[in-house]
Amino acid sequence: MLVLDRLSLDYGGREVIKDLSVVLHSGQKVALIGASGAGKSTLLMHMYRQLKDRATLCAQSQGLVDSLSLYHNIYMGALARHSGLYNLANLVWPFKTPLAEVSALCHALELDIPPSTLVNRLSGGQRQRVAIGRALYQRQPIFLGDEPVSALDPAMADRIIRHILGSHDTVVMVLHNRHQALTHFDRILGLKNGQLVLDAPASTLTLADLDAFYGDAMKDEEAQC
Ligand SMILES: Nc1ncnc2c1ncn2[C@@H]1O[C@H](COP(=O)(O)OP(=O)(O)OP(=O)(O)O)[C@@H](O)[C@H]1O
Repeated sequence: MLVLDRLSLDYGGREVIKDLSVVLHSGQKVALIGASGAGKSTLLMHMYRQLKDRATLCAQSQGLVDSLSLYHNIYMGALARHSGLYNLANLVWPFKTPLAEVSALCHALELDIPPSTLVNRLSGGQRQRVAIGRALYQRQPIFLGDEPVSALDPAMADRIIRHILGSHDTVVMVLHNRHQALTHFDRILGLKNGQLVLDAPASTLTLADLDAFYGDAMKDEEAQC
């Protein structure tokens, strides 16, 4: 599905992904872990650029429009499926079908609040689920998520991750929560200072392995400061 061969990425000449090779296969559910600044978002954005036609991206920045409702923010995921005229009319007076679809999506994401609620009235966790809803409503086979459930309580995060995994053929998700990575994903990639230092089936790893991975990564990070 995606082959990265000795990939290097930089910002203004500063290399943040270094000589990274990885093959991602269709159908895989991949957790991408690593200390803050390791290069996870940079790598995920690169994957998105390569897979754009088939992938949806749920970025950390969310990009919600505060002056619009929950309904309209989620509906944005469908903009490319409809004509400009349809989208404009729906902005003014929501159509029945998308309203029902978005309501069902909200229910699945435990956003049981009126679809007309402005997103600037929502909590951090609710906003994250609106961003996830918009990504889901794109109905792409590949979901790329950058810490999409970081603001949710652990039990809800588990349910939402399950929903995302169940709605997509292939998932790559940046996570800091080791338990979530081990429980829900079948492959774990670990980045350290822009290099891929861990690539293993989740079934072969333990919480202690991931603790050790993060411990080493933190030590390296502190040494660089
Ligand atoms: N737009 C940018 N311009 C310059 N440097 C950047 C930019 N975005 C990220 N970086 C730098 O690139 C490195 C990797 O950043 P990146 O956001 O990919 O890390 P990350 O692993 O996703 O971190 P976090 O877990 O904190 O989100 C960091 O040192 C960061 O400061």
